[in-house]
Amino acid sequence: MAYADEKTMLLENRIRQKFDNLARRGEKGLITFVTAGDPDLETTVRLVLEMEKAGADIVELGVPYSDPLADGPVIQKASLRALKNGTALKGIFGAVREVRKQSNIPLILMTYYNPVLRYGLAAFAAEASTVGVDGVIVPDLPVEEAAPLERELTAQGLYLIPLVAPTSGAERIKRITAGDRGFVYCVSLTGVTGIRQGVPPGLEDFLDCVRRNTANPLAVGFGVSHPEQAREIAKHCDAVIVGSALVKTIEEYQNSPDLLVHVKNFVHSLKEAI
Ligand SMILES: O=P(O)(O)OC[C@@H](O)[C@@H](O)c1c[nH]c2ccccc12
Repeated sequence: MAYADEKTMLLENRIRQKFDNLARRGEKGLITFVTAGDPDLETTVRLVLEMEKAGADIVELGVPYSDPLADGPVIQKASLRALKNGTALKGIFGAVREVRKQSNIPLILMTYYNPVLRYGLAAFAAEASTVGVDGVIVPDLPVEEAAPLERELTAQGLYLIPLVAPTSGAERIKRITAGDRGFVYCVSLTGVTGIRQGVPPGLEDFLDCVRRNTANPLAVGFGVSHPEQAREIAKHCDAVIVGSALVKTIEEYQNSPDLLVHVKNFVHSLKEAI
């Protein structure tokens, strides 16, 4: 049993407050993902602030990694670009600190487990908390092995966001989403991240199943790429997560003075739609 059954709610956590506010307003949340350090960390800071202005409710920062097994080609390439300019956890913490000087937007780090282990679990949790991170997603850390990291994160007031997939099954979903988790990351399909069209078959049933097994808000990611499609999916959950489609825009305009404008327009169109 990795996750604690009984856990005090992280009432001061920005993610929790954000979902409470969205629910009160009857609004759907938009979570945007960018790879930290793509094309560079200064731009990452500006992108986060611009996305917030355009309507993003929560931002997920990807820690670039050489072997990103849950990621499709778009985010793999972004990771390579970020690694090439030396992006690592230390610098990313610095970027978060910069964002926090100007913004209270909830921030999540998406990182594979290896960089966290190398940093040290306690040091990672303490530094993340100090600079103003609110939650962490670790796609290659199974619940069964998550207790040591989760203990450190919880002690610092951070969530370890659980991932559930259509293949998870009701019993497992119930177990890994028990207690206050901030939200549950519902992976829309079996596969890797990437730009996709339409709504995956069976998504509604899957989300109904998750809903029956947890009281936490549900956010859906993997393949959410277009405003219309985001609207359809948002009908069945509390928030949508958009990564690759945004990262692709950044790739296209990385050398253009209009990068921020293009990102702003895209994020705005997504938030308007949901
Ligand atoms: O890129 P997509 O298909 O829009 O999916 C979301 C996503 O990018 C982000 O949440 C993410 C990027 N890499 C991940 C690895 C695992 C889980 C989630 C992620």
